[in-house]
Amino acid sequence: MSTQTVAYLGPEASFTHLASKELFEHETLVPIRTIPECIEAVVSGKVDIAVVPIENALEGTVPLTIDYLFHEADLYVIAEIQAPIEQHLMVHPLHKKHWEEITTIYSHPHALAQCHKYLYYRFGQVPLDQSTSTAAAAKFVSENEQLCIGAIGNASAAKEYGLEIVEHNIHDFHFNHTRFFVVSRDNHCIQKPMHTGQVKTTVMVTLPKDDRSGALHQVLSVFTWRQLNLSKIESRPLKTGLGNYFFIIEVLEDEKVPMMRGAMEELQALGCEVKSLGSYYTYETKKEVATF
Ligand SMILES: O=C(O)C(=O)C[C@]1(C(=O)O)C=C[C@@H](O)C=C1
Repeated sequence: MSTQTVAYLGPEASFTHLASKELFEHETLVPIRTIPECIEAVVSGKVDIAVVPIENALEGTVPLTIDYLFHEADLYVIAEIQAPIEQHLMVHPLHKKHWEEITTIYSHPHALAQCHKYLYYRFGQVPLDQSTSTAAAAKFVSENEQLCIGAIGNASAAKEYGLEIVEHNIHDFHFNHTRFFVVSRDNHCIQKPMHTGQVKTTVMVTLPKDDRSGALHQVLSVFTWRQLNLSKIESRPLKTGLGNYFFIIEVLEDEKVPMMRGAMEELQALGCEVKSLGSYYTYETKKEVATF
């Protein structure tokens, strides 16, 4: 039986890689440099599936992922992975003794933001430089041993790239989790025994063009009277001018049940544009096994 190819935001030992490994133990995992390239790889058929970060408990939605799924790609979400996130500061072993003199700190923008307070109070004068992922930052530090620089990432990245963790758990709030979407060209949700039992549907809704008052209230009441529980609603720019948005709505129900089908039809009857990303199960990964 041929295994599926799964693209993930790489390189090896990114948080996305750790999440992908848990759900796709026997598949072929392919590291890709950026989120849009991961999504494009699925669209073009280069790979079967991609795993991309969608939301962090401290920083919120990953705009690049949600915007790309709305504006650029016609893909379905076939699973969601939730993973605990622990951020550590790491340096090349050559600089372990004088790590407090680091001249630049590299990481993914979300990771830098998750450690904002730590960085502000501890390294207020040190420039921060954005990388495509935390693992890319760790790799960069390992390839530039002549520079006294640091990276923020997970313990697996420190191990993978031969770095030393000099400060553990530097994220500002204890409850740090990230959700990852597994996206595919086909709308069939992954059903593995270890899912949490929670099914969700993500829909993207654009309000009617006539700018009527109470339009959002009407949209919400479509779900309310059917007792369909929402776990998230968020607006993102339509990119057609100020004040124009689409809404991402997550419903704790399968799109195939009659109440959900009715809700979708009613939204369209109200004049909304509706794009469903499909229904999927949630999978939870264990805490990363610390290697320090
Ligand atoms: O940089 C990584 O390691 C990623 O997998 C990306 C990402 C993100 O985009 O939020 C994933 C989890 C963490 O929240 C920090 C970064």
